Amino acid sequence: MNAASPPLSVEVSDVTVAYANGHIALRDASFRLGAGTICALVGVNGSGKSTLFKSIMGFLKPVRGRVLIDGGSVAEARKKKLVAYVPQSEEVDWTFPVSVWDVVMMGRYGHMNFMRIPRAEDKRIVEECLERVSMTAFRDRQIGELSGGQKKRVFLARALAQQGRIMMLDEPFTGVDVQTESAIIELLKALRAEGHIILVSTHNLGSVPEFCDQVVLINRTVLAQGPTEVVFTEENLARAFGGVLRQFHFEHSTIQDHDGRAVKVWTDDERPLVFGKDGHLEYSERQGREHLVKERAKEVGE
Ligand SMILES: Nc1ncnc2c1ncn2[C@@H]1O[C@H](COP(=O)(O)OP(=O)(O)OP(=O)(O)O)[C@@H](O)[C@H]1O
Repeated sequence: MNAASPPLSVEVSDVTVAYANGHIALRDASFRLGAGTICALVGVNGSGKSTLFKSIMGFLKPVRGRVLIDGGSVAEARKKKLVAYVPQSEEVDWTFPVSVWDVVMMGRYGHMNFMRIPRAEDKRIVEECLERVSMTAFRDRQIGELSGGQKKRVFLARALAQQGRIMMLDEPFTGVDVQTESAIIELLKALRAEGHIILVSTHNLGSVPEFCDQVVLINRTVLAQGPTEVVFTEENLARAFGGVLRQFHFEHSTIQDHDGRAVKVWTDDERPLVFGKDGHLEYSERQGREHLVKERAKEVGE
C-alpha cells in the first residue's frame, strides 16, 4: 500500500434496493472490503451486480441499509473523488462524436473548475492513462470506431484518469480477447499493489482465483463473501448458479494419474468447445452433440 495514503474501506450494510416498478433487486446485502483488495462480484444474469455497483456509486438510493466509503457517505466520497466506475459497454452511447482523448479527459472533469479547461497536469495524466492501457496510438480515433476490447481499455483509462482509489468495473472482460484480459488483470494487480480497492463483476469464473483475493457471491442478496479460497467452492458456486453452470468431470486426466485428483471444469460460457483426440471439433452445435452421443451409445451397444 502507498504509505502516504490513509487506508480505505467500502462497507455495504444490510442494503436493500428496489426499482421504481417495485422490483426488489437486492435484499439485505452486506460485506466489507479493505485497502489493497481485488474483489470479484459473481452471480447469474439479473442477480443484482449492476444494481449493487450503482448503489455504491450513489446512482441508486437503498430503501434500507447504507453504504459507507471510508466511514463516510457515498456523497462525501464522490466529493472527494474517491470512486471511479467503468460501466458495461451497453450503457454507453457509442455514436456520441468524441475522440478517445476526449473520453479519457472526461475522467479529469471532477478535478477541473466549471470552465473545464484542461491544465498541463490534466493532459499529462490523460497521456499516462492512455499509455497504461496501451491505447496511445488511438488517441484521435472516434470512440464509435473502436473494437469492443479497445472500448473497454478506453473506459478503463477514463476511470484511471479520475484517480479514484476505489474502482468498480462492471464486466470488463466481456467480449475481450485473452491478451486484453491479461493486460487488464495486470493493470488491476498493479492498482491493488498501490492500495486501491477494486470491485469487478465477471462471468469469467476461471480467472477469478488468478487475480481476486476476495469474492462476493450474489443472487439478489449476498450468498457468501470472503477470501477467494474460502468462498469459491463447488458448494457455494452451485448455490449461486443453481444448475446454470456447465460442469465437466475428467475421470482420466494427467493430474489424476499424477496425484489422484480428478479434474472438474465449471464454466459460465454459453458454448464451450470440445475437441476430440485428433484435434477436430467434436461438435459445433447442440443438436450435433446429441447426434454424437446417440452414435457413441450405438457403438458401445447401449
Ligand atoms: N431500471 C430497472 N427497473 C426495474 N428493474 C430493473 C431495472 N434494472 C434492473 N432491473 C432488474 O433488477 C434485477 C437485477 O439487475 P442487474 O442489472 O443488477 O443484474 P446483473 O447481475 O448486473 O445482471 P447481468 O449479469 O445480466 O449484467 C434484474 O431482475 C433486472 O431485471
